Amino acid sequence: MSGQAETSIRPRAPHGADLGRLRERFALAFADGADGLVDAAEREVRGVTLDSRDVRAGDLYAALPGERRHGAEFAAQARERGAAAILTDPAGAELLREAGTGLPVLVSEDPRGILGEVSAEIYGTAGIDAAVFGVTGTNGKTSVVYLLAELLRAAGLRAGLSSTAERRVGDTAMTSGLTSPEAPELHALLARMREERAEAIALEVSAHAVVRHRIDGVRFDVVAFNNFSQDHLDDFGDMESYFQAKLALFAPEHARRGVVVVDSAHGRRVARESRIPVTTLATEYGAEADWHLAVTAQDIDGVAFALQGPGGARFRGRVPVFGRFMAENAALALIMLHEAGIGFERIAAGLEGTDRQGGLIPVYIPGRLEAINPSGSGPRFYVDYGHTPGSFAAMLDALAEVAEGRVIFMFGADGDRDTSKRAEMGRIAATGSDILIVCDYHPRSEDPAAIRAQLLAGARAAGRAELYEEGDPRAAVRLAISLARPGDVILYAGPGHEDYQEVEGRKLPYSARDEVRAALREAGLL
Ligand SMILES: CC(=O)N[C@H]1[C@@H](OP(=O)(O)OP(=O)(O)OC[C@H]2O[C@@H](n3ccc(=O)[nH]c3=O)[C@H](O)[C@@H]2O)O[C@H](CO)[C@@H](O)[C@@H]1O[C@H](C)C(=O)N[C@@H](C)C(=O)N[C@H](CCC(=O)O)C(=O)O
Ligand SMILES: Nc1ncnc2c1ncn2[C@@H]1O[C@H](COP(=O)(O)OP(=O)(O)OP(=O)(O)O)[C@@H](O)[C@H]1O
Repeated sequence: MSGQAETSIRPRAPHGADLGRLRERFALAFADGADGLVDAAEREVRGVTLDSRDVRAGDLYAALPGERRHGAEFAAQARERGAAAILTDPAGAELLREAGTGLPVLVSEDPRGILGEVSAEIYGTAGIDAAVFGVTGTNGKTSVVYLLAELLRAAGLRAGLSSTAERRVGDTAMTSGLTSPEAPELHALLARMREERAEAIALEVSAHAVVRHRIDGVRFDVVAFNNFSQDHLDDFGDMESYFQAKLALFAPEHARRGVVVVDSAHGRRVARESRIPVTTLATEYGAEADWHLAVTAQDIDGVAFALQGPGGARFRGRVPVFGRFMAENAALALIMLHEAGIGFERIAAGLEGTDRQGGLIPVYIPGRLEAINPSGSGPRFYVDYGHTPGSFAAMLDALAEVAEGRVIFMFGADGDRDTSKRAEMGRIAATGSDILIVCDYHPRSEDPAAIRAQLLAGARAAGRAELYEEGDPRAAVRLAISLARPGDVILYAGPGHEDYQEVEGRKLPYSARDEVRAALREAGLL
């Protein structure tokens, strides 16, 4: 790879497929001119990507039509980086014919639609010999994936994971670009996990991933749905389309069985309309469900719970992160494992620090309610990735139950993304906090002051919290600390694990966790 930084995890020993085989299996045609290439059908591709910047020698470059550009426009870069062939649609073939790449070009009417299966063929991942778990829902997918990985570790199983925060396989970890990788990246990851002898794999599945064919070619053993609330309306247009995208995961072409939290009407709908067998979880006492969860104790340091299910299945455990919803996330992960035949006794035996509340699940979820100064006498500062009205409500409700002092909440909103959720974010934030600081998040191409004004308008309508506006997040962090008293809790929602701030198309280095650490140090609180 001639000194270029790797942008995705690939298998060490590629599997490969020849173009003749791909042409036959996917009913592809060679574009005009490619038949003339001496070895077109025999040529082997060893990897696949849809991003010209990620091409490695011997790859098939999938040149797909995008919202802004056509991938065929980047064919020259793909070729320069060593692509062995191109897969595209008729429009792409036309662009390539004009430009002339000298590479064999395979044409499909719907290249995105077949890319998952094509990737599975190239990486040999169709029948991967590991239990594959998928998690969908609006909030908490990353948390459930990390809980799954931790519980699998306790059960003595080697696990790989893919989440919004990172992709992890064996000792290799890489920051994620998307919540759910595009199909070529996903299958490369699965192939690498196989090489690392992963026995189980936990994947976060976004609604985008389902409708954009990112998970095609993968058959999940167990999928789970946790909750549903407003997000991504910029992409899906309305809540029903967003819901349908998630519901589509519960189909035999994607998964064998499912676990569904039925606390909400949307959850009950998934349970009713699922096309695969599902088992259900309720957290409300007396609600109709196969599994029931009860929170047995909680404070700012974590939550203890008892889970009961069919056939006398029981589990008592603790999670070192506050909030009832974290108990729910843990319960969901436990039931998924149970459904895959991984018994509770086996998991419990691998947990340390068992007391009468059960075993401690020592999960670390990067940037999710992450306590930057977990002990000490000053105010406690948490950094979180929540960026939906639903996640704000869950966190602030949880804090109302466990915080001893005041709640100081700071957040900003994404530019160029679902603008319709902003007023509601402001309203919920101002309802659930004592002091609210509105700052900038990723303004992207929008005017940051205008985004703040929309958030503040929502906050003012709620009228509870004392309001502050400080665009610069670094200054806002310091403002929050200066306003806090011992016993108060500061919660900074939005950036979570991220290490950049996106402004006008540029990613500027910014880590909320590092910034908070530095500011706490300056204030003598760390
Ligand atoms: C709306 C959406 O999903 N957009 C995705 C889409 O972009 P696009 O169609 O606009 O692509 P484009 O920029 O027009 O480029 C066309 C093609 O040229 C390729 N290209 C482009 C530039 C280049 O130099 N070389 C190159 O090969 C691109 O890979 C693409 O295939 O295809 C790109 C390539 O795969 C994705 O990176 C991009 O995701 C963007 C970054 C994104 O932010 N997506 C979000 C909305 C998303 O998918 N989010 C979900 C949910 C998150 C959650 O719930 O938290 C997720 O799973 O992450
Ligand atoms: N079960 C839950 N219900 C509601 N909110 C939750 C739940 N679990 C976590 N959250 C809140 O949502 C935030 C985001 O959590 P997490 O990153 O796990 O969700 P996600 O679905 O993976 O989101 P994304 O795909 O955007 O990363 C958390 O930091 C927490 O504030």
